[in-house]
Amino acid sequence: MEAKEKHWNERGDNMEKIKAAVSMELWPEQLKELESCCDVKILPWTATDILPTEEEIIEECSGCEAVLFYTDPVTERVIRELKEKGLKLIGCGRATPNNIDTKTAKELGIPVIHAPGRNAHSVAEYTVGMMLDICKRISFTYHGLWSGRFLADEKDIYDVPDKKDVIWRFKDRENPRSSYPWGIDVYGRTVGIIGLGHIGQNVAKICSGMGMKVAAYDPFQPQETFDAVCAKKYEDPIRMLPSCDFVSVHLSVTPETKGMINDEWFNAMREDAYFINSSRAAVVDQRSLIEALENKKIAFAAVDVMWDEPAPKNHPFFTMDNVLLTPHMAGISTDSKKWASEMIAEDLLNYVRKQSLVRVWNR
Ligand SMILES: NC(=O)C1=CN([C@@H]2O[C@H](COP(=O)(O)OP(=O)(O)OC[C@H]3O[C@@H](n4cnc5c(N)ncnc54)[C@H](O)[C@@H]3O)[C@@H](O)[C@H]2O)C=CC1
Ligand SMILES: O=C(O)C(=O)[C@H](O)COP(=O)(O)O
Repeated sequence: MEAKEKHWNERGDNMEKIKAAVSMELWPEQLKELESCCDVKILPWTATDILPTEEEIIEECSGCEAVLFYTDPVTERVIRELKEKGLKLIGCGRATPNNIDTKTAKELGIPVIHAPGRNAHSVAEYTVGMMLDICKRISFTYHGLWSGRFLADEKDIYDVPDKKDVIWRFKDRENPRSSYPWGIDVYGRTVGIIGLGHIGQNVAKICSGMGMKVAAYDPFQPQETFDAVCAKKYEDPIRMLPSCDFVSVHLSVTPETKGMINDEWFNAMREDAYFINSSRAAVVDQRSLIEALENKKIAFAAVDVMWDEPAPKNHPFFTMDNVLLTPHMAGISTDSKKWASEMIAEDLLNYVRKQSLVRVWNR
């Protein structure tokens, strides 16, 4: 039998390298670190859109003690067969390892490490970006210019002596009596955060930094979490809503949160409130939100997630001028993959060094 290659660990012990197969993207720093203590095999479908079959996964990962997946369908059969061939640790470079049969892994005593909050900065920045976009009328005015709805109006050009300092103002064809689609400042306004987890906390921090007041509802977070992000804690969301200029939703989907944001919530919001959902559509009652927007119970909605994806072309949102819609992209950034690479590599190294794993999926 071929002798296993050895490496020196941090304590100076001479350890055997473990075999690890990888289909998630690892950053060069992490790959280098892992290669010092693992015999790393990059799986052929890594960084492609190809989803491997059960047979392909079993064949390629056979004999590996650890496998780091991304979106590969890791079924009961895959886990059972790979366990027979030496699998002891599964990694998934996602926050929620929906593609892994975690029940079977648990039953067989195989820990599944994952990357919670890997895209928390991305979604938080997106969320604040949407708030600023609405307030500063960025997409609205750009779209108006692009489509020809806005016209430069000579009368509104400031009368300055040398004419070099002309400020371009424009008229809205559809609303000619208003000279400019005025926006608002976020400074001094209040954001109400629903769900103060990884993403909600990041949104709170950014908003505090912009001089906003932060209110939050999350019955599962301790007072310290609210204090750490300067958020006023509310026990009852319905009492919080009237104080909010912005309501931003960051809930996970649970039987309790499904359809939780309904008529009662929209009735409690202010007519000038902006509603943002970058979490999951399932936590919002679709009819309630559409009616709230149609009946001007709220001013505006920015939405990244839809009940059916991709959004059907005939969805009412596409004809409403008080909706800003994006195609479920808040969490997509190069950096999200980098954070996942760091988190998963850290735990694989912990495994090799026989130290406690930090991020084990426990649901
Ligand atoms: N649009 C996109 O591209 C992305 C969307 N997401 C979604 O964003 C959401 C939040 O993600 P994370 O912050 O990472 O999750 P998380 O699990 O860290 O936070 C969720 C928070 O919701 C709270 N919560 C649960 N039940 C609640 C209830 N009944 N009432 C009030 N609060 C409750 C939890 O206590 C937790 O603090 C998830 O639904 C996730 O799927 C995440 C990444 C990307
Ligand atoms: O809705 C979501 O949740 C997402 O879009 C996330 O991007 C999923 O994140 P991962 O679980 O793939 O890290």
